[in-house]
Amino acid sequence: MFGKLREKLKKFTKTVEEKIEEEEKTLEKGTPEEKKGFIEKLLQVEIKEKDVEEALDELEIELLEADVALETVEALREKINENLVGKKVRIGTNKGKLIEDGLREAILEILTPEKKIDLIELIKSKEEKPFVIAFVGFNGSGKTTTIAKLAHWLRKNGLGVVIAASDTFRAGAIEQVEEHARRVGVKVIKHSYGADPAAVAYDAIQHAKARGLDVVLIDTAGRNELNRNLMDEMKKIARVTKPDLVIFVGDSLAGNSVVEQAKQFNEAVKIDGVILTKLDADARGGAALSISHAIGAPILFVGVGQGYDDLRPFDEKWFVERIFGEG
Ligand SMILES: Nc1nc2c(ncn2[C@@H]2O[C@H](COP(=O)(O)OP(=O)(O)OP(=O)(O)O)[C@@H](O)[C@H]2O)c(=O)[nH]1
Repeated sequence: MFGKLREKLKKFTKTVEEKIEEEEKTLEKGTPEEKKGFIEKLLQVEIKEKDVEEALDELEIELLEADVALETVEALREKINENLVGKKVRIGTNKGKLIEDGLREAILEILTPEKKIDLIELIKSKEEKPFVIAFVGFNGSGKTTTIAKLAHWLRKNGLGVVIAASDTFRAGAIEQVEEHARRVGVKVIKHSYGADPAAVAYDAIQHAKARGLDVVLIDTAGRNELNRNLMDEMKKIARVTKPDLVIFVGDSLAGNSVVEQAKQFNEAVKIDGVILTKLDADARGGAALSISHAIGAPILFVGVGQGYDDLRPFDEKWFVERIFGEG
């Protein structure tokens, strides 16, 4: 996971470390007066803008190559700069660690959303059941699998769930969601192909009300911004069902384009949270690093495999550990 990103950040650490070592050497070569001042300064050097600038330029290009979105790269650059420039480094201390800490902190800041969502608490705090979640995204992003994983997770947390088979567009979609739901022991409300997806969702909500179920998960057809009709249909589903949350499901392997997709969906229907799938196969990590910053909605979960238990509530610290850890 994130091997490429790890490599690039390590390279940055090394370059800045070398620059600081160069500064140390200049001090050691200084005149007796300079050396005296140097000892008085407790044998320390200050990290200067010029020490990090070149390495930041390089990192900027490499992050873009790792599919981190441009605005995220710029924000990261600013934060890394703030975290490192002006820092005093005592000679003999572990410079690599100090630089890495500055990087970690910058990434953590970028990843930490303004508003966090505790899904279970949010569901339980809704006075009138059910809590409605609509899932939107491109074709093949892993939406249906993710809905089944989330249904499984919600049930493990003691909540009653029903799924609305609102992808009445793609051949085989209804059978696919039924099969997943059967395996995780959740009922599906369906109509036939070509039926109004908003009507299916509406029926699922009525079903949940009648049975006292806590959550309705609405599976919608995969679409993109060029499918005008499907985008309008998605807005209709949102209008009719008034979901408590709209979750964008994106394939992390799609890199920067998944960030662009999320922006377009966010314009059409406001996205409240993100689930990124296939993180287990993602060497670049760019989408995960950028998406929350780009649309201002938190990553709620990440998919880390094909099994129903392979869904992790997202935690920024866990992500940073994955980047800086050894694999
Ligand atoms: N490795 C891995 N594979 C995943 C993950 N999530 C989903 N997949 C796989 O991605 C493929 C597509 O998933 P689907 O759930 O069918 O995609 P979808 O978005 O419902 O497709 P549409 O109905 O066309 O929108 C399947 O083979 C899933 O097993 C994940 O977290 N890790």
